[in-house]
Amino acid sequence: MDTRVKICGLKTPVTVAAAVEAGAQYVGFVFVPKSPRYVDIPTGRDLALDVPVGVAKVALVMNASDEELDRLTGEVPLDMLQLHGDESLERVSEVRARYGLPVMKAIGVSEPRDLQVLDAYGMVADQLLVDAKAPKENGLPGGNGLPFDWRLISKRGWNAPWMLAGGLTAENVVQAVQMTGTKQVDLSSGVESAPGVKDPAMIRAFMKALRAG
Ligand SMILES: O=C(O)c1ccccc1N[C@@H]1O[C@H](COP(=O)(O)O)[C@@H](O)[C@H]1O
Repeated sequence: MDTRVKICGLKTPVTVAAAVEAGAQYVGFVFVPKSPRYVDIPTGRDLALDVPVGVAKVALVMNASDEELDRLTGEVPLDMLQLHGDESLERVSEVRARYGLPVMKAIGVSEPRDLQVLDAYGMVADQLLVDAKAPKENGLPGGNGLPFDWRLISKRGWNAPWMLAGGLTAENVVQAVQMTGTKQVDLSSGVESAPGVKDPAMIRAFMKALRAG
């Protein structure tokens, strides 16, 4: 399968290199302090500087202010901003215009009416990230290793390119791609040995499973 892959929540040079060498097209850095995958701006900058041309460097943020984004985009060389909070349609447009970077908006899906939300954001974002909706008691809207019912989005498309996320692993990714028709996948927990700890062998196994599918 020639599906494009984003490995998110990378924190070390070794795991960034593992993702790049295994063939990921996007690498993601999480600038959300309460995440087990959090990297601060100096660390994110060092990691991003080592990413070869041709691999997109994505910064994941949640409800970030202009002040926070000014500092992030001023210090870290980035190719895309991933908005994973409660950002409104207007905020997505504002961020695109202010920073001149493509914006990917994450939307959680658990029921058919969530697809209308994706329809709306597909009109303003450069990409959509179609993720599982986190359980209410959970502190973070993503990175929970939870898949959603892929039948909900079977044969759906939006005005913007999109990635499938939520609980993807080497074991389920081929079925996920076949059921949803996605051309891009994004994952974090599925290549970790513990929360926030990426495993290079799991990254390679994921890519191998996808390519063999
Ligand atoms: O990874 C995180 O810690 C995170 C924190 C806050 C918002 C989103 C986060 N991760 C994103 O969620 C998807 C799905 O994760 P998983 O594969 O189910 O663990 C991940 O790809 C990130 O883009």
